[in-house]
Amino acid sequence: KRVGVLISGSGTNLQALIDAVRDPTQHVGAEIVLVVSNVANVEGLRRAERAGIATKVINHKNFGSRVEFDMAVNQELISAGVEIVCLAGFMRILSVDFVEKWRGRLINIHPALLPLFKGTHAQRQALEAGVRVSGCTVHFVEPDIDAGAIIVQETVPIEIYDTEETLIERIKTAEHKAYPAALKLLATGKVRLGSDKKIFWC
Ligand SMILES: Nc1nc2ccc(CNc3ccc(C(=O)NCCCC(=O)O)cc3)cc2c(=O)[nH]1
Ligand SMILES: N[C@@H]1O[C@H](COP(=O)(O)O)[C@@H](O)[C@H]1O
Repeated sequence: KRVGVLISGSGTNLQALIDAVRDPTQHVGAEIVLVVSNVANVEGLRRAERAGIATKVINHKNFGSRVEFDMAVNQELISAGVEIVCLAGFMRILSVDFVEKWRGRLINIHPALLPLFKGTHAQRQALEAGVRVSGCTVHFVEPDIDAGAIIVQETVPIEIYDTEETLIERIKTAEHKAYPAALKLLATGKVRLGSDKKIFWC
């Protein structure tokens, strides 16, 4: 399967996906053919270039509306023959139009055990809530933020000395295992999004 990855920053999840799809022993069944960032000069773009993957910067500030930006992103994905889209630290909320076009082929990784701690700064939310276990979630993307059907979750213990930074780092280690695992399940047809928006294990 041809995969497109949308980023906005450092791209450590992108790197994990690049490394996994290129490891023949992991049989992910996917190749990353395009990386799109809405922000120029981010580390994620350099990671893609180093890996010989095509990159595009589409600045959302150049568009009159959210939908117009999304349709420009959509056009690039279509032109590259992308079949599955992975959001990896992509920080723009996608319009219903885009989500509907890619429904069932659009996934995201969230740094908490959804449905807990939706939205931004999920790691900080977990620390403030005083939970002793958090983690990460790979889910199908729905118009409602962080509410899509869950594909893979991984738990991460919260240590009493944790700061937001140490927790972010520990959760990222889990993300880098969970995301490739979820992409493999989708790319190899082991999991689908049912018409009832629920997960469907084949
Ligand atoms: N429709 C849909 N689109 C998404 C886009 C990105 C992410 C990644 N997680 C995200 C979750 C929250 C945000 C957010 O609230 N950002 C500040 C507002 C930025 C803006 O104005 O766009 C961004 C990404 C998830 C979703 C999702 O679940 N559904
Ligand atoms: N989607 C969230 O945004 C961050 C992206 O990090 P990176 O992949 O750009 O390093 C990660 O924490 C991920 O959970």
